[in-house]
Parts: sequence; structure tokens; C-alpha cells
Amino acid sequence: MTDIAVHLEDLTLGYEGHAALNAITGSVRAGSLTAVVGPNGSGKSTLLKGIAGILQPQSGSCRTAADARIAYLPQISELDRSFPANVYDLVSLGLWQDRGLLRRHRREDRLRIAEALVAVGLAGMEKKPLSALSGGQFQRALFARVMVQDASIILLDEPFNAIDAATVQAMLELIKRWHAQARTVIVVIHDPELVSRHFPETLMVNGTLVAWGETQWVMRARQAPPAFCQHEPARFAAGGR
Ligand SMILES: Nc1ncnc2c1ncn2[C@@H]1O[C@H](COP(=O)(O)OP(=O)(O)OP(=O)(O)O)[C@@H](O)[C@H]1O
Repeated sequence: MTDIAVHLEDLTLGYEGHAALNAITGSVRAGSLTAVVGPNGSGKSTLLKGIAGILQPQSGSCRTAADARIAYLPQISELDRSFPANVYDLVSLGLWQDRGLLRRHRREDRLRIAEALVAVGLAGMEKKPLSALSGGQFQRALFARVMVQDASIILLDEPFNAIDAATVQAMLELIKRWHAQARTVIVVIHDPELVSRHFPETLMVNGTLVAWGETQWVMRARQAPPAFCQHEPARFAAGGR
């Protein structure tokens, strides 16, 4: 698994006995930046939950390296912002794997949180309650939490939904920074233009795998008749994705 971050083997995921995503096989290269695309209800969020380990396979398997650290950011709409916490509290949750939830933070922890807040443009807003943040500010705080987690695999579910253009740009920069740091980043995203411009690899689903490969290839394959090859042929032949 050294050059593979996530391997899916005939993976089927779903809810209460119903499959939402069927029989997916393939690998995500370590250090790659992948967009997950598909229509509403096609199983994109389900796939991320499966990789995050929140949803157990109905059949098949999803494997990550034993020492992988996974950061998972659900859709913002799934999160409760009325929770009585401030920005600092939220970002510091990123430390729980290292420090537990109730430990006092050390100086280096406070520094890590402060650096993350600067990186997302929220320096000075530590004490602001979550309920007082705009959608964009809340998303920035969530990205800061991901930074603090220092994960090798980062899963983001529709991070650009309902946020302002400046925040989209700032979050894209962070994603590119994580990619440059050789982290594996997988992002559910709807906007095809953002996918084409910023994501080298794309995984397209619609209840099952539709196409998986270099983004330009997947975008062309999308136009092809339904019986096209699911994996980009050159890469597949060269030993998998
Ligand atoms: N908790 C759940 N319980 C039962 N069914 C669910 C649950 N979550 C999702 N589903 C169903 O699983 C299928 C895939 O949903 P999923 O949220 O993965 O799609 P998606 O591609 O992320 O959609 P969207 O783009 O609208 O967010 C849908 O039919 C959905 O109704």
C-alpha cells in the first residue's frame, strides 16, 4: 500500500440493506488530488463516508494504510452550528487524536491552532461563537480544524457549497497546499469548471463507478456511450490508479 492511499475492492455501501453505491474497485494514489463527481443522490457522500470508516461496507472492502490519519469534513449542512462553542474550540477539536478531548493544550498546540487560523484568514476571531459566523467563516474554521489534524488523507464533502467566491479561492489554495505537501485529498464537488481547472484526477459515480482517471479523460468519457471503459486505459494498464 505504499504508493496507494485508499484501495476499494468490489466495495458496496448503503443504508439499512439498500445499496447506494455498488461494486467499486480501484485505488487512490498516495499524494493525489481527486474530485468525486456525479448527479444528486449518486453516492458521492456515501463513498466518502465509506472511506472515512463511518459507514461499513455491505460487501467488499475499503483499505487504507494502518498508519493513515484521516480527516473528514462532512457537508456543512450536516453540522450543528447552534452548539455553544467558539472558533478556537472548534479548531482545537482537530487535536483530539493527539491529545484526547479534555487535556490541557500545550504551547505547541496553541501555536498550531494559531497558525491554522492565520492560514484560513480567521486570526483574531478565536472567541467568536460559531452561531455568529457567516457560512464562509464557518467553512474557514472547519478547514483550520482539518489543518490542525495533520492528516495524510483528507476527505472534503462539497466544501464550496453556499460560500462566497473569496472563500472558495482561499479554500482552493489550502487544498493545493495540502496536495503539494503530498497529502491525499479527495473532494466531492459539483462545479465542473472547478474540477477541470484544479483537480488532476476525477472519480465519477452514479450508483456505481462511471469513470475514474485523469480529469480530462473522465470529462471526455462522460460524453461517450455508456459502454466505455471505466478506468482510464493507459493508467489502468500501467498498474492501477
Ligand atoms: N442516512 C441515509 N439513510 C438512507 N438512505 C440514505 C442516507 N444517506 C443517503 N442515502 C441515500 O443514498 C443515496 C446516495 O446518497 P448520497 O448522499 O451518497 O448522494 P450524493 O451523490 O452525495 O448526493 P448529493 O449530491 O445530493 O449530496 C441516495 O439515494 C440517498 O437518498
